[in-house]
Amino acid sequence: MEEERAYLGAARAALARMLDLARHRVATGEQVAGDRYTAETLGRMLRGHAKELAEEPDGPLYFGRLRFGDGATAGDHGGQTYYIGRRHIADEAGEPMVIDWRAPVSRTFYRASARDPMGVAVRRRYGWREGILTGFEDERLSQGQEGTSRIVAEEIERPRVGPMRDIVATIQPEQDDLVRAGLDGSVCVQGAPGTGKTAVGLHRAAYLLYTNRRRLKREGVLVIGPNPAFLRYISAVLPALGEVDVAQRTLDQLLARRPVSTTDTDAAAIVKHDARMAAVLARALYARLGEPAGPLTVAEDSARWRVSEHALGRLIDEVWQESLPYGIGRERLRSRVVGLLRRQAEARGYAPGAAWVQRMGRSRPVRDLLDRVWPAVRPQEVVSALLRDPSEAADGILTPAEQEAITRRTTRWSAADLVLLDEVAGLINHPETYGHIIVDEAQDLSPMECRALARRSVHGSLTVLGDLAQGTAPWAATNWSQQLTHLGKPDARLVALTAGFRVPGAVLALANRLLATLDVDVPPTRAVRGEGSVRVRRSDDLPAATAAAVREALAYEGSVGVLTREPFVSDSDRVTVLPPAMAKGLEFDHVVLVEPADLVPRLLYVALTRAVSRLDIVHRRPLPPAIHPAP
Ligand SMILES: Nc1ncnc2c1ncn2[C@@H]1O[C@H](COP(=O)(O)OP(=O)(O)OP(=O)(O)O)[C@@H](O)[C@H]1O
Repeated sequence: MEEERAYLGAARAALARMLDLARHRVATGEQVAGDRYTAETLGRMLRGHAKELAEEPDGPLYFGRLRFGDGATAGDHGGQTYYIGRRHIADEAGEPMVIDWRAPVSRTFYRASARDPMGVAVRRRYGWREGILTGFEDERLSQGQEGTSRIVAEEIERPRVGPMRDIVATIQPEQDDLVRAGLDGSVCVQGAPGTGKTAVGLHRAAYLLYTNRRRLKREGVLVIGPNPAFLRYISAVLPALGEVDVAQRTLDQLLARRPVSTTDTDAAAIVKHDARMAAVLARALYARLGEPAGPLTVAEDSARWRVSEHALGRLIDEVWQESLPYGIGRERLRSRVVGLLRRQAEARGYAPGAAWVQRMGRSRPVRDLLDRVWPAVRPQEVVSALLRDPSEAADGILTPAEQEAITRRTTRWSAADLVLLDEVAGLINHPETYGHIIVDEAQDLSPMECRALARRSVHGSLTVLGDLAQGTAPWAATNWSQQLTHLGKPDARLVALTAGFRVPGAVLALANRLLATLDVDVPPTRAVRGEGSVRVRRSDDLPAATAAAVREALAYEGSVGVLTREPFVSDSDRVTVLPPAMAKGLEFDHVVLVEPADLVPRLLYVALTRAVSRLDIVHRRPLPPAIHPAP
């Protein structure tokens, strides 16, 4: 232990020195660089580096150590010792003191086992409490020794307070496989509640940024979560891993090109989110194309250039066949028309240059022609016109009742309208794309929402995270292959996670019984945590029973989530009150679930599986049969 304390002291000193150096570079770097652009870029880069280093918590600098043996399987690592931590730390000579958990050799830390030691003689795990090293555990893998780790178990059982934490110290082999999947392929993780989908997605973002830093700095990484509360909950994980440059948004935020000031009826929202709307919108947009009203004539000085109506018709057809975005098609048509004019000019002995081409393109007759046959258009014009009278674009695609459902009498936009606007914007021009998008709770995305993400990842890859059993939107996916097709990645690798790190055995037994009634094809979860407890209380006075349950819950350590549709107030900052539908993706040590009979089975499944240690069910009406506690 003495030796370990000395190493820790040296690593702390090395990190402090790295931080000083980075700060010094921030202070002086701008003066040493040549031109202003280089200076600015360098300054930004150095500030980023200093910030990353400074965000390193005072706490654990490393969580594990690998000591390789001398055998052939150790390869280049024979006889070496490596400390594995959240970030790379080097000594004054540049020799690594702590290796980043994402480096290739760190993979061995997560994957080696007694059955396949991968050259490792001893794997050591460190225990920390409040930044202080408390001890370590060794597994002599090469001697076939591999135990259930007390340190890992304690980490998993630790009470939950505040936002989500990283799991770098305890990533499991099947999770590691997903975290380290290459950037070029897309993956889809079907994971039961608490199996670590969100954790895997966030660690994967950090891993991809590490292995493809330059490319992803340029192309961007985006995390999509179901609601702002969820984004707040996960917001600290990537910065804790040293990654501060990842956009984290809800889909509504991503698509917010107009303020939302009205809501749809359920019937309207269902139609607007249906995949058929893509065809309706494309038809509505392209219905704007017109026929030429005659030949095109452009006069300049004494010359007159002319393109016949027939030739114009042929050009329009040709451009149309190229299937370009609408806005690009318009410009392509302009340049083709001018190209014809130019060839005529050349044939008559003129030598038209770039200025001539530009003048012709902007000339009145060419503009008039384009406005007639391929008019410029904004998404809101197309969607407004469609919603005023859907018949022309929707006949044969939507039923009369569906058309009636989306016909609107106001000029305000709903959340679903934003998805439609985005679809049209995507038909008109290429949207900004990302190198990698991680999308959580993906089972709840509608086909039209999936398309919005597909457009933004045409050149990139996706990590799709979700659980078909937790789908509660009216359009929730019932199978992944269809959802992945809507997301533009039908070939994504589908992997199921089934080891549950959140929900304790007693709660899981209840949840798995409910799962059997949900009519979805997903494997049940097995609990990695302890038993936990489930308590059911019936009362005619729900508010009083809820208050009593919360009072008792506060006697324990950790967070309390009250999942209820009724108003409830608590003055403790450990208590969060929210409707069950908003609890997706969140977790609380103690959950007080009020009146489960109010919830549809899938939402009930979501609500039950938020509990980390204890679940209190408070009810007045009879319990849904599937969750009667076992006799
Ligand atoms: N390998 C691990 N070691 C320790 N804790 C873990 C591990 N994997 C997951 N966890 C913890 O389990 C809890 C659930 O993880 P997470 O929220 O990622 O699950 P999820 O599959 O997204 O759940 P849900 O479907 O309910 O949203 C989190 O507290 C997470 O930190």
